[in-house]
Amino acid sequence: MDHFKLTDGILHAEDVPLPTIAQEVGTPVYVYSRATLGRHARVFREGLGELDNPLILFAVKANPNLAVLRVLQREGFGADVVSGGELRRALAAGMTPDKIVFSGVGKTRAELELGLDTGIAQFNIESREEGRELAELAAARGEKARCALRINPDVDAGTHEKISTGKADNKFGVPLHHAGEAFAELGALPGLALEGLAIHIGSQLADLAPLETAFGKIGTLLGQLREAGHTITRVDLGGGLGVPYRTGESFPSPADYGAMVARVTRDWGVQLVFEPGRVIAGNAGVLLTRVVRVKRGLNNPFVIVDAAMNDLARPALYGAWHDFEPVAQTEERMTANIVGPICETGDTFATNRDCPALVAGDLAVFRTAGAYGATMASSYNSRGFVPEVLVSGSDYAVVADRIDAGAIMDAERVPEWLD
Ligand SMILES: Cc1ncc(COP(=O)(O)O)c(C=O)c1O
Ligand SMILES: N[C@@H](CCCC[NH3+])C(=O)O
Repeated sequence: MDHFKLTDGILHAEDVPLPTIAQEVGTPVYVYSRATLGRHARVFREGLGELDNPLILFAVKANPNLAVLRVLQREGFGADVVSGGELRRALAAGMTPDKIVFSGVGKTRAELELGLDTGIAQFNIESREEGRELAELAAARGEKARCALRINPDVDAGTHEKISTGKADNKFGVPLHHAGEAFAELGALPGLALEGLAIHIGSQLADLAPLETAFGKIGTLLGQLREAGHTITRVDLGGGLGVPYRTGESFPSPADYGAMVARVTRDWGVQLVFEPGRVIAGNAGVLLTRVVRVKRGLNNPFVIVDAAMNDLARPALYGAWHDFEPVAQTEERMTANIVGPICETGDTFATNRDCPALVAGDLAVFRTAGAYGATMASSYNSRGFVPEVLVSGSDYAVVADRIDAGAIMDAERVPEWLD
């Protein structure tokens, strides 16, 4: 359920007509709905209603905009971060260290230090090597770093291969077969309080079965580790729940997910941690764009929009589908290739797409752009970064300014010795 709806034939974000935003802020622009974010946060929490005191952390990578993070902080969410930058953003948005978990295979020494300085709830350690380094840094301060060991369960999540993270050949976590040894070694280090397990097998999962298989493996490991004398108080089940990108697609709901988790983890006796990203933010945002021109092709016409692969990378990176819809309702239809202005054929949002007929100057949206949209933007072709807007009822605010190519150039230097 999202709050981007037609009213009198015009697409609105909550109560704000999108043409108003296009006119006042310009296009392309990301538009987020506060009501949708809040609703998704509540639906996710309610889905976990059978669990005792779950810790729910938003995966900041999905949408690190400070205003978005603040909305979720107000909903009681903490943060799953994967870099020093994300950690700083979570703190800036008011998330408290007791609700911050730091994941990622390549945390640098400086990032580990930042996590220790901040006193975060948990480091999700992804290798023995990382665990040793963290232990040394914490011990030098006379501290014990609270951490969980991320396990790679070798389960195929059945999603796009670039966003699968739980197969044996993926770089994430410690192989399940090494978990016992790793726990024995790291658990004995004075700098670590290793009391948790973590898992995350991939993103945009359409099916709960792989998650259930992976959680089952974690449950077995939990029993084995306890038998070996380890104390485990927390299990972080990661994120991964998929969302519909196409009208009519159906995905497991947070309630289905919560029921499965409650069933599988019934006897675990731990606090469960969750790191949802896409399911919270995906359908809470659109990328609003204007048609620059419609170019006749030998086959399909090309609808050239002012957004490009640098603004929304998912179609170019993963061949991902985003529904494309005009802002003003129209009955006439066309079959078109929808492309951006960038000098690559990969800058194609859709081919052979049956869509409403559009002409130069029309406004349209790419839907489901609230997660892994603005956050994955680049300045390729010196296009700068598009602004972001948060709508709340009939109000809206620009929550990230446009950063144009000139502002990016200000950060560059041509050394004198080149002349
Ligand atoms: C460790 C970790 N946690 C959480 C997430 C969030 O995943 P999603 O947006 O699919 O919920 C990701 C991304 O896949 C991740 O790598
Ligand atoms: N960037 C990916 C998701 C990556 C998930 C991160 N672990 C996407 O747009 O679908």
